[in-house]
Amino acid sequence: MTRSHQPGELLLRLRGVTKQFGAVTALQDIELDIHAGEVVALVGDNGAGKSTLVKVLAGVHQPTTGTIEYLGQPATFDSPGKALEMGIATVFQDLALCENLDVVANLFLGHEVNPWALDEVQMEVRAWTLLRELAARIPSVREPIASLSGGQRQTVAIARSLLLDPKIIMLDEPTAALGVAQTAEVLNLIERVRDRGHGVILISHNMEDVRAVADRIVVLRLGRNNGTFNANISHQELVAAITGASENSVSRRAARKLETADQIGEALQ
Ligand SMILES: Nc1ncnc2c1ncn2[C@@H]1O[C@H](COP(=O)(O)OP(=O)(O)OP(=O)(O)O)[C@@H](O)[C@H]1O
Repeated sequence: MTRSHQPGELLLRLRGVTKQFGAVTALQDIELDIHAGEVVALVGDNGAGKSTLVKVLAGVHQPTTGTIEYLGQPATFDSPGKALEMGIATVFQDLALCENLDVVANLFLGHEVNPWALDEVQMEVRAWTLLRELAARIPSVREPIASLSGGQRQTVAIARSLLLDPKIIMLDEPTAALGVAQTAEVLNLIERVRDRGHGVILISHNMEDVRAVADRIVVLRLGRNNGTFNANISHQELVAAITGASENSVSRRAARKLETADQIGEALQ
């Protein structure tokens, strides 16, 4: 698969995007830019509007007002099929994999190489090639999903969305249910996806993961933009942007931890 966009090329631009559900304003005046070859993390507390924003981009919800520009043109994603067709893929948290089918079958589910004459060999070769390119640790493409680990399942779901060669891939909490080693594997995979030139939108509650892989961190709070940061932001500053306060119990606890770590460091010197 070839890289179709230069790193840094603007893929998506949102301006003044608002989404109302009756009296509830889930998103207000949102600005968001996504470039080729970057990971943008979308963070915020529960109810901040992350899922709503992802659903707007995935064609599930239509914005109430505001503009979306995609590849330099005004765009509307009026259905999930349309968003996918235009090159915006979403890996939702449930992954939507079929437990009893093997990796190849899951990769091609819904987009078989040739729906009239399924070419198993061709699909298997393509599956291996893609997984090898992603350096994915899948024991065999003939393994049923049920026997794979959480990290491997996430890998299969991400690989599946890459088969359509999207410009942008949105990952909803890809490490939520994973252990340390599996999380590291998925974060490596995210970096490889970025290095292939895709724009990656990462929704995560895990600040360590976010700071480890994101090129930019976009904070939403109560449905609005509350700052865009680079990965050098401290944990404390990020918590402050998310909670909307520089002084709160979370940031105080983080500060105490840092102080204790400093004291231990000094004592050891
Ligand atoms: N279909 C809907 N109808 C009415 N209100 C909705 C709907 N979807 C979301 N909301 C409201 O919009 C606001 C933003 O919700 P959203 O799910 O986007 O937040 P979130 O940041 O994804 O939170 P979480 O981390 O808990 O998933 C919330 O107040 C929520 O109740």
